Amino acid sequence: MSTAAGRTTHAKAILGPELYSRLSETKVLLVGAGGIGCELLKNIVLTGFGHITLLDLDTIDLSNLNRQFLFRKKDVKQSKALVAAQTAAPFNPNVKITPIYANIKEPQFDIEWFSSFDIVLNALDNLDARRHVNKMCMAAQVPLVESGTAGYLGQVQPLVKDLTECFDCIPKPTPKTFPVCTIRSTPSQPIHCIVWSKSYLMGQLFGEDEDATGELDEAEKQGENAQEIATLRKEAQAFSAVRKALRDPTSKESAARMAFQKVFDSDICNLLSMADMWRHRAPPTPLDFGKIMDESFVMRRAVPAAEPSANGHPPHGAAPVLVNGQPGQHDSQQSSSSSTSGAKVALKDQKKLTLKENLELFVSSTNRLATRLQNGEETISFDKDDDDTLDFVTASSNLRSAAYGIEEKTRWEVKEMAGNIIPAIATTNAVISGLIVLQALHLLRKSYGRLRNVHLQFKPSVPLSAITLSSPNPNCGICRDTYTKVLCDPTKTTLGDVVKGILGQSDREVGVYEDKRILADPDWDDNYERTLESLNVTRGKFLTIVDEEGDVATITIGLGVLPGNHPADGPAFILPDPLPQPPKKVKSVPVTSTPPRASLKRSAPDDDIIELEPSSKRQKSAANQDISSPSKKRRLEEDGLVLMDTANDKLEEEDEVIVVD
Ligand SMILES: Nc1ncnc2c1ncn2[C@@H]1O[C@H](COP(=O)(O)OP(=O)(O)OP(=O)(O)O)[C@@H](O)[C@H]1O
Ligand SMILES: [Zn+2]
Repeated sequence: MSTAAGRTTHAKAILGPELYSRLSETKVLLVGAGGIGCELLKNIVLTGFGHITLLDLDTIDLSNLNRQFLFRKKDVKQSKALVAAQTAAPFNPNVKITPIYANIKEPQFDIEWFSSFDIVLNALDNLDARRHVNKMCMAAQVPLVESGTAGYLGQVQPLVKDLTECFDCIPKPTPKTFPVCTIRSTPSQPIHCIVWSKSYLMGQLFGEDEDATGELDEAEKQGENAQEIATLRKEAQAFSAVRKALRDPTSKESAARMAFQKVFDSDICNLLSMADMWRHRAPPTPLDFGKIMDESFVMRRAVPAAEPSANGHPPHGAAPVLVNGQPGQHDSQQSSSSSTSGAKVALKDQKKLTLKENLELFVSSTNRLATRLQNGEETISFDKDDDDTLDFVTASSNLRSAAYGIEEKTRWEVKEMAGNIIPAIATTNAVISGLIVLQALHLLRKSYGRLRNVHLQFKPSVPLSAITLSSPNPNCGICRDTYTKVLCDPTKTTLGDVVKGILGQSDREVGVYEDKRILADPDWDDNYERTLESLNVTRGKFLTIVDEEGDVATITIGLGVLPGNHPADGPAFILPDPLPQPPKKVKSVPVTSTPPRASLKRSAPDDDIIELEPSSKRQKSAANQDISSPSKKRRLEEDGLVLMDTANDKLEEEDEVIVVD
């Protein structure tokens, strides 16, 4: 079909004239222009959704090109939303695409803004953003289609306030974390060293100058070894000299050595001085910069024989005494070139580095990162697609592994483990994107009975399972709230104006919160006189009014700005009319809580770690299916991937279903 009229013929025939013409008026928000987002944008443009707002915070990376087919090499470093919109617009001239290059969590995307859409489609890759969009859609009463993929697996979930479960009705499992002491002083596996390097060392050297004692306070409360914690505290404080050197152009070359000296020599010596710690475990070996460089360094600890790696590389051999990471007596022929000989490791990333090579990589990557700081970058954190940070994490985690007698990893393996990544498949994204459109059409038709939670699963006989939707969890702290909005000038509106205004005649005793912050309770009303701005309660944020007796549902107020045409001498705030009437609460044991909502608002930072168990089912299926290509990787934790039973099936051992939730 080459003409615009011809282009619409099939869509009209399939959708029927009524829905088809309604689609051209439909305002849809698509959040994310990555793997799913590109496929989905193409689908909704071709289906004829008339007004599409496409939002993404990121720019195009070279590694996106293999599956994000709206992008070309020339587009690398351009905004994903802008380029995707430009590429897809000609697919259907009747469609208007408005690209936005921004984070969906920014305050201008407030409840008013969300309310302007008929439907929202998520094509995101992290829990935090997904939960944010879920809450905004619940607040604005806009239907949402949530989705995710992981390798061959995927899920589509339509979410409608008061009708179905929301994304937060079922708490998500916390990603696997490790005790602080394991990471900071007694690592025993490569992942411990990688987490240390990525989440701790990178932060200490190149991150914000914040004191890392909160984590240690918490560890102490959890009953971890007090003496060890005290040593770790001193260790953290001693980072300031190294941080300074890294930021000082005159000491650039020596800064890397200084960093090395501190973390691989002094800190390890300090730990060794705690004899008790090493009574039942082998002590680490402090590393010697000069000796490693002149290849005379003798390792006291043996590196255990490695399991064959996930990528099928030959295991790294064990040796009772290692000279510069090489077995037996030092042989100069064996040093830097030895790791490539014999083994079929053609790719640089898949080559195991010698101890000296790791040290050289540590120095060069530290210098590169230091130069970036000196050139004005304020902080640098780990990004698997940022070569400097990946080199740094590879080198420093391997040096730490060497000190502790742990098997080292190749750059490729470090990327996989540090990025919590599993391969993703363009075809899965395509299937899921098609299913998203089908569910979106049910929503627009209001055919609620036909909505399904659809899983794409690794089960050749039943690749798709469609599950009837569950009702909202009566104790959900997100979708069971009564939402409303207040438009105001926060510089002139007080907390009391809003809370008393919303409660109207009611004399209920309430607590008032912004996120986890308590702002007032029945015995403490000092803040009622303060302006919202002085309390940092501004556009895009929510105030929650919690009934002290727990009898009535929580009222959650989305804060917006006064309309453009609001008279200058008009009131400072506009209350909703009618005022919200929260229903009586069903009393039962809470699954999730109303504020303070620590249980619901899992901080879920992007760098929480889930360990990819080499023996896990996922890996087995990935290896068997030869999907180990590094080209498309996804963050397991960020995807909110959960190994769990599907809602209606009993999962059989061999099903290997990962439900993306
Ligand atoms: N808070 C957010 N606001 C806007 N867009 C977001 C937000 N969080 C994530 N995204 C976008 O969601 C998209 C998810 O796409 P996808 O899962 O394919 O990730 P990717 O970053 O393109 O690929 P990969 O992570 O595999 O390198 C990304 O383009 C990302 O920028
Ligand atoms: Zn819910």
